[in-house]
Amino acid sequence: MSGTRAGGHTVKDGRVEILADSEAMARWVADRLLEAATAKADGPFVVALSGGSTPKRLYQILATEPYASRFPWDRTQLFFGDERFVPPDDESNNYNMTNKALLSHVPVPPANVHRMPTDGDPDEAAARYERELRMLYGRDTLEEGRPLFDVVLLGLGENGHTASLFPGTDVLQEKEKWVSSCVPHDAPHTRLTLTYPAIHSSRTVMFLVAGKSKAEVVPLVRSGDPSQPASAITSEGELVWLLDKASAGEEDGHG
Ligand SMILES: O=C(O)[C@H](O)[C@@H](O)[C@H](O)[C@H](O)COP(=O)(O)O
Repeated sequence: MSGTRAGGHTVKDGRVEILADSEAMARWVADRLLEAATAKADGPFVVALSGGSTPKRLYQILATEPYASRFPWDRTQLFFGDERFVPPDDESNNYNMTNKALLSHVPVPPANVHRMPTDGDPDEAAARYERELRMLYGRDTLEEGRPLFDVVLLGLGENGHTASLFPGTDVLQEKEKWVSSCVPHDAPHTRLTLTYPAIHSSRTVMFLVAGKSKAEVVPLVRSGDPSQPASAITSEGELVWLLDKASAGEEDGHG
């Protein structure tokens, strides 16, 4: 697992923002993404998107005004943090969800959307996706101080997984590959996922966590509990926890 490095952040020392509910959280993130994309006028704005219910609302918001017309889609490169190894038109495919919620409504050039491949052999597909990331990065080795992603969006599962880094799987030990396959013991579908080192190579990691059902796992992960895969997430830049009041344990809420 990637360790803590100078200037970087872990789940323990990440900043925490508590929003009233998942709607407020999605709007907060939409505003931060627009600010960050606009500020980076000198190059591509590279984002790793997450699956899950909270990001879906974020994507729907980004498809509305003012975001849809103000966002610099032409220089935004959209990757995915993980994917279920099912066809792109499958209901559980993250690209499919993202396409319906966002991509089909905004003028993002198709060449800027990097769907994780889900055909052929999962290990070979992971290697193909890693090559696509290397092309954009322009190097074969990740360098500290030269982040691969501007923003990595992550969710958090009740079993402590994030992206498709699932408990008890080999991908948790991966230190070289940027993308790997993963067969969860406790969830359906083979997955492709970004690895810890790839996620670490980021200006900002944002965890989006909403709902009362997450209130128990959040403090475990934030304390660095090694049994929770999300505990080992680091960013060479900033790490931000977006919690709603329910997931922060501050009140009853949906979930
Ligand atoms: O594709 C996915 O589902 C994500 O990779 C997964 O890591 C997700 O972010 C968490 O399971 C939380 O999901 P929710 O936000 O829906 O609870």
